[in-house]
Amino acid sequence: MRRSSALARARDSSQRPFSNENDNENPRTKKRKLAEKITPCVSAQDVKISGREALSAVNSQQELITAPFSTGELLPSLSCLGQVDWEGTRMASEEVEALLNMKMTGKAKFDLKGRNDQMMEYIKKLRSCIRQLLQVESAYILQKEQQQIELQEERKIWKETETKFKVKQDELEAGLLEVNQRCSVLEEISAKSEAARQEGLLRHEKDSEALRAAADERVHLLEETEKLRKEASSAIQQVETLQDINRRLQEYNTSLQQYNSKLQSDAAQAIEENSRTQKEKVAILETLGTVRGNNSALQTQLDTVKASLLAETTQRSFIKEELIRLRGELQRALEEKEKAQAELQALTTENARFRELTGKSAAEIEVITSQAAALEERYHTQTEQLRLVKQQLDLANKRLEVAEASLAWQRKEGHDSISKLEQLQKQLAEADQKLHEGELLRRKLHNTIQELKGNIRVFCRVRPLLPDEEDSGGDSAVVQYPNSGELVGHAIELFQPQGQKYTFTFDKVFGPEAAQEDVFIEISQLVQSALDGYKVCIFAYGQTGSGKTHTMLGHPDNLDQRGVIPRSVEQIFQSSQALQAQGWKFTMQASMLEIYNETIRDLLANSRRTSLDSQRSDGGTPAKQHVVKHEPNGNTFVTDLTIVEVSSWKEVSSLLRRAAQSRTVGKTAMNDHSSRSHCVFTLRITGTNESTEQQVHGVLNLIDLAGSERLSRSCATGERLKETQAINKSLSSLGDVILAIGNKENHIPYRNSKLTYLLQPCLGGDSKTLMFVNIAPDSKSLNESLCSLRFAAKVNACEIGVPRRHTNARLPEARLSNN
Ligand SMILES: Nc1ncnc2c1ncn2[C@@H]1O[C@H](COP(=O)(O)OP(=O)(O)OP(=O)(O)O)[C@@H](O)[C@H]1O
Repeated sequence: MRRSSALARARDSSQRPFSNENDNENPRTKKRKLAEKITPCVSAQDVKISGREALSAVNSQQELITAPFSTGELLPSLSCLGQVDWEGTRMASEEVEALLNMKMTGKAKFDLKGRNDQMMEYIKKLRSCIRQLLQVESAYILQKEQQQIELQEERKIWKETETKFKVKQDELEAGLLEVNQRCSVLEEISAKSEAARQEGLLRHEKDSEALRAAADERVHLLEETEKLRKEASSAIQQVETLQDINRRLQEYNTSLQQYNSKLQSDAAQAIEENSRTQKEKVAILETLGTVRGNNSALQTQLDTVKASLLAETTQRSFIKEELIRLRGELQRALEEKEKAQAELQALTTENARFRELTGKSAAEIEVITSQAAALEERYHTQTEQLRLVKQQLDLANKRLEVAEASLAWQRKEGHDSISKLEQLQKQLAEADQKLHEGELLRRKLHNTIQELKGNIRVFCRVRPLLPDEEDSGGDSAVVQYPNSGELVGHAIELFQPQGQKYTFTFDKVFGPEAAQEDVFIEISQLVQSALDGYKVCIFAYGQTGSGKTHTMLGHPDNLDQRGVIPRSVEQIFQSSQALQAQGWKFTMQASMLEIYNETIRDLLANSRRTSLDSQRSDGGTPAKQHVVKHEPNGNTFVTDLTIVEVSSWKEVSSLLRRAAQSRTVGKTAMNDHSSRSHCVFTLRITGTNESTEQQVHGVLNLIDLAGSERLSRSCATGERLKETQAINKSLSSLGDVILAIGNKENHIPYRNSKLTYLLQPCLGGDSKTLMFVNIAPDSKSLNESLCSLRFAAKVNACEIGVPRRHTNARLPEARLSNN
């Protein structure tokens, strides 16, 4: 084993270089390299152990076996054999080569001795060489003999082996025969099985094909099934929705029928009541007119009476004063009379005393007599005056009595007319109240009919002429309102300079005199339904400067000038607080966004820049990308939008201020402070009643759209032009969507603009939607107004479906509140 492995190693190591070396090398170099390789590989011990093997090792080098026996080519073998310790003398192949090629040089031609020596030396070397070769030969012979012995042994072994082989061969042949037979059997079987296999393969292929087809079919079927399942589920959903709608419609229908019959009777009653009320009203108004006439007559009379009473009172006080004066005078006259009587008495006494004394002259007596006569005269005059004064006093007393009697009568008359007036006023208030209730009932019925019809409601609002429009001769006569009949408050007429008239009717038309409160009263019911779990959407549409922002926002801090958003939020908060008594708890979440140049921007984001330009020029971080998402449950939300929980109007007010600072506005040819974006305020309302475990989810969307305007009128350039184009594109998409809904088309192009995609649930869903169409009344805006009104008329005709209440428990049909 060791030997064969050594030889194998030698073979390996000797063969490997050839296989790797360049084939283009000449054979001599190859042989030399081989000799060099063999030399270290085959040890003397190996050769001694088995010369045959050593030779076979040498012979295995094909080159050596087949090479002719030339000196140069022998040398590798010699050097190889030279490793065997023949005599201890070895000659290098170069030396043998040099010896053979050696030339006799260096000696003179006639230096025979020198040349002889040289020759002798050469011969000596040759002899040594020949000796070596002889040694090699004898070694070969020895080896050959040895090999022959080994060969014989080998042959013997081989013979034995051959016999064994023969036996074995026979056995094997017999086995082979058997094997062949078996093989043929097997071949037959194999052929059969091959055929079967082929058949199987074919079948397998067919099966695989069928399997593949089946798999494809299965995938297809699965897809189909999935599709069908989806279709089925959507169909089921649709069916459920339809059933639900149907049921609700049936309920609606029954309730409507009931309601209708009730309404009819109510309406008949209301009509009767109304006509009665109208008659009463007319009568009352007539009475009121008469009463007012009477009243004014009475009032005049009262005034006259009051004046005469005043005159009487003045006269009475004057008479009283006169009486007092006369009484004083009478008193004085009486005193003077008494004094004169006393003087007369004294004079008479003195006269008598004189007469008695007879010492007084007749002249003195004459004087005294005349004095006494004068005194008597005065006394008589004063008595007469006193009588006259007494007469006057009696007269004055009588006049006073008459005046007091007439005053008492007039007072009574006044009281009577006042109580009559009060009665009439009470009747008038009652009639007004009835009229108001009738109007409320009418509005409620109208709302119900509109809800059942599923239409978008449209209110038209015409703003007053602005001061500069009045200055520039703006003519309000282009817009008029019918002032009699059914159309009062519901129609608007536009007159073209050529005299052409266009009449549009809407759910409500507000003229320039309509206050913010009047507008809100009309929509308060709708706003209220957000608290009942409805989705409510109110948006303002109109040309730039027509009053959309005024209507939707107004001036939030001015009580009278507050628009729809502040009033709605306040009403919602008030009503939600009132509902707390019934166990309801509400949470409100507010958000505000604008759509500017087809990009959604968060108006409540803290990091928001106030100007778009700064966003572009400072190279700062771009604002977040907001995307509108519609959830399968019907909810719509905008990604990454700031949502603030609010619990009071004050909080909302500060949010509105924050948003107003962030909103994109600019100056246009038509409005100094124009909104250049669509602004959407959203209030999400969640109400929970812990005792009844009811929940409502309402949404209030209040939208101030950017102004619609024609580029020619807006005179926009640059950034404004881009804005205007974006605004017009989104508004025209809104028109397309409404047209498609109106035409009941299969595909509604909601995705054509961010605005329509955001408004999708309001336009085509189950929400209550109202649109304000704002109109500027000046003659320059006539064409824009006509476009806006035509658009609004289309919207008004658009049926979007029946509004649905979003609750997670069955609520009684009654509203949460009756505001
Ligand atoms: N009903 C109204 N009563 C009094 N003033 C009004 C009324 N409506 C609008 N205005 C005034 O008209 C001007 C333009 O109104 P507003 O800014 O609301 O128009 P807009 O339609 O929102 O314009 P834009 O689309 O350009 O934003 C404002 O000065 C506003 O105060």
